Amino acid sequence: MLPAMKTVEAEEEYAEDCPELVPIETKHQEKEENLDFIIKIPVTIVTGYLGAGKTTLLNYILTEQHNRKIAVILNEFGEGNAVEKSLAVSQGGELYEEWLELRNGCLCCSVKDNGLKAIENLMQKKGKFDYILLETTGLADPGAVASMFWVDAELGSDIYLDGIITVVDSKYGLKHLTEEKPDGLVNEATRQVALADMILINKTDLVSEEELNKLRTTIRTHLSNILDLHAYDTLSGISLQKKLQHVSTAPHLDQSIVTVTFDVPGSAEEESLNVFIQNLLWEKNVKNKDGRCMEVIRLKGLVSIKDKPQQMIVQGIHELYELEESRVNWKDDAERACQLVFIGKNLDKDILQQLFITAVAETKEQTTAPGQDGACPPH
Ligand SMILES: Nc1nc2c(ncn2[C@@H]2O[C@H](COP(=O)(O)OP(=O)(O)OP(=O)(O)O)[C@@H](O)[C@H]2O)c(=O)[nH]1
Ligand SMILES: [Zn+2]
Repeated sequence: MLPAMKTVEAEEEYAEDCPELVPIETKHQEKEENLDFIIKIPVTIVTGYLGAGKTTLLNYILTEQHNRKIAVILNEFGEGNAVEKSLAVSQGGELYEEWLELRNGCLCCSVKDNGLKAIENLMQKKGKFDYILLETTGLADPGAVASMFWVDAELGSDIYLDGIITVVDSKYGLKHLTEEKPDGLVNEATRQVALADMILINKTDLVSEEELNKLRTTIRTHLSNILDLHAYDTLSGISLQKKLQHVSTAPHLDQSIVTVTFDVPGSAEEESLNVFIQNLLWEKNVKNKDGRCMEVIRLKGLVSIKDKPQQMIVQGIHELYELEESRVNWKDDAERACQLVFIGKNLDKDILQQLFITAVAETKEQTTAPGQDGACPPH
């Protein structure tokens, strides 16, 4: 899936530099040293809407057999998000993780100034990698992220963009691709698909063949103009430049989508936690201070459930959610806590946190907490 190509340029230079009459072992060593300086390191951008399955793909790549030293760079959304970090850790393999610290919470807005620096720092700290996988946030405009590599090519950086993989969720992909944005802006999901070198349609187990075909057709027809550019796809820089001309990059994210995180000490009753989540994702009856219904697009959490030794992981995407055991046990009761991340519209941290504490941490009975009255229309 990820081509192991060195650049042609690097191969040629190497051929010239390579000494001829030396013992095999030394030659091998020198080869490695030389390559260290010459070979450019490929970067694959893994993008896709919130919850599409980017991290799952990265974990899959990392746990498959490979003889490569792969670095994974994840970009952080919102301030100091410990939950996102702990949820993204891979289970095995030679994994080096680096988080891009983002001043304004958005990779596409701040990557130009510090993205490459973060990667270069990472390489200085950990030595060279054979491959870099960069997962964008679900709301990133991959065009802006990609163009940083193309600009940098002129500056002689030792990394280059190998390609953009866009992961599309079979269940919600169509909804994301057809979502209308104000001022006729192109939505994030469409941008991500438009700039893809490879599109991975994921979660096919959740839909029928018919739904899947509909999604495929939408992707094809919707974007045929842009995808046709692949006809000239010989050097990634050129085709990318062309693609970027067609899909101008968005300077800013949709401001109506916000991230809320909180950390509540203690353990939750499993049933109460389910009720809390279901009110939010299924009943959709939780309102913010302005009386608007909260709309959760993505939910992630690391929670403690009473009487369960393992740390539990919550994963939610629109109205689908699951609660699963992680492989990590709580060390002692003192550290038990529930950390949650919500990404969506009309979210209010105080109300969500209070609701969580009321519903989960303190009482078993269902009470009507603030912000939770009357039904909200479906969204
Ligand atoms: N049914 C099903 N679920 C999947 C599949 N792939 C991933 N998931 C689930 O989808 C959820 C989200 O997956 P992630 O890999 O975290 O998605 P992501 O794109 O990295 O999410 P963000 O970084 O939050 O945007 C998890 O609960 C996964 O287990 C699949 O093929 N089928
Ligand atoms: Zn992810």
